[in-house]
Amino acid sequence: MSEELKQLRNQIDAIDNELLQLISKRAGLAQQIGKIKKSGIIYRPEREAQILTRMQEHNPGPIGNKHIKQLFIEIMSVCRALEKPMSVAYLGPSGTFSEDAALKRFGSAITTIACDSIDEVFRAVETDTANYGVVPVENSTEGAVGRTMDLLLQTSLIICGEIQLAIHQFLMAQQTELTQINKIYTHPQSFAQCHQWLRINLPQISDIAFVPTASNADAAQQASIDKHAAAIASQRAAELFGLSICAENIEDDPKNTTRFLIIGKQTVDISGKDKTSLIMSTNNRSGAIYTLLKPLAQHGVSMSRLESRPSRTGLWQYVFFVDIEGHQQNENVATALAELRDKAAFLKILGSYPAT
Ligand SMILES: O=C(O)C(=O)C[C@]1(C(=O)O)C=C[C@@H](O)C=C1
Repeated sequence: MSEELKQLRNQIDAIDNELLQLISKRAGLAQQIGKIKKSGIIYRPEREAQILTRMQEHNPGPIGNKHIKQLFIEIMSVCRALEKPMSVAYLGPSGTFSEDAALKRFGSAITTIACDSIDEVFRAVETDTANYGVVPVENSTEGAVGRTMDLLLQTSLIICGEIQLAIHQFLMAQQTELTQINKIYTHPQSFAQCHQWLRINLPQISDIAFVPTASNADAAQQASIDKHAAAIASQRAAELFGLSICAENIEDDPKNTTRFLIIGKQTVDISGKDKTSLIMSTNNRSGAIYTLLKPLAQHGVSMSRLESRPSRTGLWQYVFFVDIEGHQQNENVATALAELRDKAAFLKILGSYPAT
């Protein structure tokens, strides 16, 4: 070993020793905080968002902000777990993008609970089987997830956060020779997202059988027991089912993103960069939707999303899902919401939470 390498490694060893002391000290402080939290609610999304923003703003480099964020999410995840273990329900099975989203936000020191349906995720949180739930709400190419929106209308749960996950699709199999593939297991939505790539890169496409599956993870699981088959799924699913990656990022739209919501029972304090989600409806008079949007405009509240959905209580009756910038505790948002409450036939505030 060269003298230079030895010296550099000695410096890394010294820094690791310091880091270990500092991380342990941080964990001890979190434990103390855990003891004084009388409510028993450990997870504080607004505080975590503030820490992550600060770390990225003060990041001296050379590590990129994406990785600094990941490192601190993991540190907070273990600190949180020391205060109190936490469970998160998601749309399973293991290896789905929903699980990726849960781990991306909460880090790895959580217990994940795989559910068979979005309904079951809501139920798990409502019945305290899980502390929080992660559900998909919209995809940049496929649009809104109707079932999540319908359940938000009925539930007493609160939105505590949002997670944006870039959806990267991988082609995986037991072997990496593309010409050997005669069957591809895939969720129909993933198939639609990779259609162009498959047509260009698989000359034998007309001889390939495409087998629809219930989830991406299911596709990977099936391919793991079928020698000449491949699957379209996430990188994590390939790792989980021991498959080799034949091609990466095969989605036709590289910006393809899914937005997930975190649902729970707690209200979230102001983080400084927040969003509030509402559901409202109006009677069917002309200009009625304008009446609803006017208080927002008058008080300088920006709207980031407006989506309509049948109310299921009457034919051609709609409810509107609205996301606005700001927290319910911000003065202009509070005033606009008070006025809205007077004007709307129905208004439900789903929660204020840190915007990502
Ligand atoms: O500040 C707190 O309330 C903590 O419990 C500490 C901590 C952290 O590790 O920084 C951990 C969990 C919370 O979600 C927020 C932050």
